[in-house]
Amino acid sequence: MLSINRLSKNFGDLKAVNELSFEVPDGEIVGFVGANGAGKSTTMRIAMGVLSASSGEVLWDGAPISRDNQRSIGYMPEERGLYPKMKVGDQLIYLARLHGLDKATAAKAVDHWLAALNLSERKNDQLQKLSLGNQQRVQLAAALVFDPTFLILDEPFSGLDPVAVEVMSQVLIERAQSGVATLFSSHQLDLVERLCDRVVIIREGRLVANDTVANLKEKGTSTFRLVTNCPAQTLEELLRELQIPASTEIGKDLSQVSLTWDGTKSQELLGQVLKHGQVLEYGPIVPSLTDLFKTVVQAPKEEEESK
Ligand SMILES: Nc1ncnc2c1ncn2[C@@H]1O[C@H](COP(=O)(O)OP(=O)(O)OP(=O)(O)O)[C@@H](O)[C@H]1O
Repeated sequence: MLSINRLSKNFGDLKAVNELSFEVPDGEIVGFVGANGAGKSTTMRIAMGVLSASSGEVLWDGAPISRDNQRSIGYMPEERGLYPKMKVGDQLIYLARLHGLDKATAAKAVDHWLAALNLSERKNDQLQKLSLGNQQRVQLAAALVFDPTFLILDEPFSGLDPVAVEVMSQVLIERAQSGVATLFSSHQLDLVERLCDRVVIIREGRLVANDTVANLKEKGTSTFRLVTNCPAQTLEELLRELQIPASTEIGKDLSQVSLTWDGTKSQELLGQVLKHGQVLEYGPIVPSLTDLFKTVVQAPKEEEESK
C-alpha cells in the first residue's frame, strides 16, 4: 500500500502541495485528478523520491522510499525519460536488469511486454523513430517490465489513440487484479471513471475529494428529472399546489413536458402526474465524473466563502 501522509511542498511562496493525505491500497487503481498546476506531478515526484517534500511523508508498505523499494515501483514520469537513440528492446532489457532481473528473465519479460503492447515489431528500432503514441507504449513497458508491485503513472493516456487506450486500460486492469497498487493522473475523466476504484481530486495542492466514483456520484446527485405527456398547464398547477420550485420545458411537438428540480416531494409529484397522464421518464440525474469535477473545481474556495 502507498500512503501519502500530510504531504506539503512549497516552491518559494507557492504551496504546490498542501497537507495532502490519501492511500492507494494493493490491487486498487486510484485516479489522481486536478486542474493544470493542481500539484499531481509534484506529489508523484515526491513519492518517487525525485523531489524532496517540505513536510509530511510518503510510505511504501509502511517504509519511506529507498533504493530497495524503488525497485518494486514502476514509474512513468510526465517528462518521460527514455533514451531516444537506444533501441526499444535494448533499453527495456537495460531497465529490467537495473531492477534486478537476470539476463534470461529480463529478455523474456521484454518480449512479453512488447507483445502485450503490440510493439514486438519495433523491438530493434530506435525509440526516436517511433510515433509519439508508440513511444508512450514503450514508456509503459518500461514501467512494467520488472514486474512492479506499485505503479505511478503520470498522464499515461495523454496523446494515445483509442486502440492504444484500450490496450493500456486492459494492462492496468490485469495488473490491479494481480495485486498491483496503481496511482495514475489523467485529465481524461471518462477513462478515470471507467478504470478507477477510487478517485482523488486535488485543487491547489489540497485534497477536495477521495472516494469511489459511485459514492461521488451519489453525493453529487441533486437534480431530478421527470418527463410526462400530461398537459403543461396541469403540471404547472400541480407544482404550485405542492409548492415545488421547478423549471419546466415544453417539448417541440408540444406533447411532452420535462421538468428538473431538486427532488423535493418527488413521490407525491409522481403520484399526482400519473393521475393526469403518462410518465415517460423519472429519476435522479446522475452526474458524470466530468460534471462532478467541474463542480468541485469551480466551487468557491473555503477562504473566499468565509470572507
Ligand atoms: N520545480 C518547480 N519550481 C517552481 N514551481 C514549480 C516547480 N514544479 C512545479 N511547480 C509549480 O507547482 C504547481 C503544481 O505543479 P504540478 O506540475 O505538480 O501540477 P499538475 O497537477 O501535475 O499539473 P498538470 O496537470 O498541468 O500536469 C504549479 O503551479 C507549478 O507551476
